[in-house]
Amino acid sequence: MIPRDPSLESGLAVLREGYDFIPSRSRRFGSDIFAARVMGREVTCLTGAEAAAQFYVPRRFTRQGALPAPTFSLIQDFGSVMALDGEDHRHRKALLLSILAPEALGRLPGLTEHHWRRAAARWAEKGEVSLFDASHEPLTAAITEWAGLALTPEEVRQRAREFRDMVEGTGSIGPRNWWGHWQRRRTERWARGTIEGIREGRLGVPLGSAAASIAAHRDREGRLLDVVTAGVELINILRPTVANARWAMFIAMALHEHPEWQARLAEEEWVDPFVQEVRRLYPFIPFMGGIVRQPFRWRDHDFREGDWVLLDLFGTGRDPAAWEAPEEFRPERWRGADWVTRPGFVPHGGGEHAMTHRCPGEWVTVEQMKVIARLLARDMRWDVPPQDLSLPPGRMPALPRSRFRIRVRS
Ligand code: HEM
Repeated sequence: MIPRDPSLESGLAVLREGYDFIPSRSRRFGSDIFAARVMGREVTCLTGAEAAAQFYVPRRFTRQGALPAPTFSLIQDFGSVMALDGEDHRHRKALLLSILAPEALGRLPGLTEHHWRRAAARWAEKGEVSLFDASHEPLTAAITEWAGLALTPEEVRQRAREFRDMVEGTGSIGPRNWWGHWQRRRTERWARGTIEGIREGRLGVPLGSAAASIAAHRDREGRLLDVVTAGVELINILRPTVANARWAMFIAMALHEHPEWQARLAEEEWVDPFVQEVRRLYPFIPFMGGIVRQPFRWRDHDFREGDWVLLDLFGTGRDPAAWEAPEEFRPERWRGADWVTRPGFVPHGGGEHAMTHRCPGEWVTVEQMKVIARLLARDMRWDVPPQDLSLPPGRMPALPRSRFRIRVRS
């Protein structure tokens, strides 16, 4: 028998404790698996590298019904790759991986640097900005240009706001979530219009660009994706890239909290280890849900078809069985290590990208983080005025109370 959270209903505890919900109970029960009741549903909670390996066995879980609908529709949405299973998933995922694979990124790092530098010059004029809020604009400019879309500066600002509000709405109930949905409707109209414009030849996009590939993609029966679905997949490339604003903020926070790394990042060999350690230790997606499709047994527990499971992504990065001194910020641990296959490293999901629901945008994130780490450590002069940098555990996705304000000097 696995341990059970004694509360009759833990939904509110999930919202209140957020990132700590699974890790704190797992420590208390001395177990990497326990049962709870959340929103009136039985759920099995898992944490740690061994649990993650089980969760990411290909085809074992579906994402359909695995997250509350108001969250799912802001993360990926119905009709998207995340809602697919089996061969349909593999086929759609191949499209995304062909667009987002490391060798396909091409100009994206250069565009990220270009738009970040231009934005940083504006931040210097303002004096003090929330790095979290301010980063959304250059990231939107970079990804839309890379995807083949020509947006005016006003459109970039508008899309940046919408993408930010959608991501901020994911982990909450109430006004933040409703606002995210309101914004989503505007973005969807725009994305549908974009796909139609490309298909009708009104909107010129470079051949082979992400927007062109999505507009032309055909399903396994050879049919063009319907306009709504193609629009959803376009948004699903743009919005999560803009969400890298959160990683940008955490890079700056890590430099602020571990200032010795500012100088060490002058050496290129440390840039990759540094960003991997930021991804391991700073909180982004707290957990991921799955519904069992293929029954299995683990830790003497039967996972039956239809069972709901939550895997602790955040806590798995701090699993003491998988990481030495897990709470310490030690980029050194990444020297010579392969982040793609490192057990227990699941900030973007786990397993083989093509075979599981692991994030196809992981290389986009890593490459953009490296660009931003170099700029923040080597080229920009900035400091951190006094502010409340604490991270309320129930705020998902995580955000310091002050939204991380910096003063840019040049
Ligand atoms: C901002 C940082 C990001 C984080 C923290 C993140 C995290 C994740 C996570 C945890 C998953 C789900 C894994 C699972 O279901 O088990 C996921 C899936 C996904 N991500 Fe990301 N991601 C990020 C950036 C990106 C980027 C830049 C893109 C695209 C350019 C992207 C596109 C997707 C897509 C399409 C899926 C669904 C894949 C599938 O169902 O097969 N993400 N991401």
